Amino acid sequence: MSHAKVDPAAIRVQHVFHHFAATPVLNDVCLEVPKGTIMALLGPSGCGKSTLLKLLAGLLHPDAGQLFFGEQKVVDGRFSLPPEKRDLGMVFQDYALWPHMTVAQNVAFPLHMRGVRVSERQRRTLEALDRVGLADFGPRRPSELSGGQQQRVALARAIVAEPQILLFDEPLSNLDRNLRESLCEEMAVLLRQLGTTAVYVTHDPHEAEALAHGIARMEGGAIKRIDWLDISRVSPFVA
Ligand SMILES: Nc1ncnc2c1ncn2[C@@H]1O[C@H](COP(=O)(O)OP(=O)(O)OP(=O)(O)O)[C@@H](O)[C@H]1O
Repeated sequence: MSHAKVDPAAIRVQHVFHHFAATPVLNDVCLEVPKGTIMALLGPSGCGKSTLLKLLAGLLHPDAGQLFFGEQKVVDGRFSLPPEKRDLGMVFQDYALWPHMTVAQNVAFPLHMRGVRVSERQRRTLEALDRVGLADFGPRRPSELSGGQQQRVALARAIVAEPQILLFDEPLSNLDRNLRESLCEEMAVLLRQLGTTAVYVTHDPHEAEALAHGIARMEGGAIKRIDWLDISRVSPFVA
């Protein structure tokens, strides 16, 4: 009889609580995201989606609960793995590009932080820009780009170092509807090609359905239900 080794989930959130002042915001949140899958956090404004994402990113520390990435302990009691050691890429609603840097410098920054040498940095930066359709835009400044192009740059910066986990906080909500739909489709294709585990915050059910393998439905600081979409959409990279 064979005993196949079952990999731990890429992200495991266990009994997480958080409050701001006297207001509880996360209330006993548990969530498992299998390796290579995209999990949407879907719910109304104020339900705690961004707070949960910030806890994953290490920008907030929970009052209680544990967090693991694979077998690595990330949060437990007072222990907190610093954000830069979590091997994450993030894409925010407002792009968060550095205006004084060129597009290429923005994208190369995570590689710079990891001490990747110049020639390798240039090669990988160009590859990431190419993946988002902006291979010729390296020398420009972010202010010379449209909103959709700026968000592609943010996406290139998030994937350039090939992190284990990608976090998205309503990345399309500043774009107009047509652009939102086309970029959503492109991101779905790209994320499947990369096979990276991702958590994607949105309040738009269409976006969640277009992109995600699983939808965690949040309400009042808790995950009420997880719906798995067509399993054939799960990336072939799942172990
Ligand atoms: N820094 C903060 N200080 C105090 N309260 C906060 C803080 N950040 C968030 N909150 C509150 O915590 C609750 C959850 O906020 P959160 O940003 O996680 O919600 P959300 O589901 O992401 O909402 P949205 O879709 O509007 O971004 C809200 O009631 C919000 O007002």
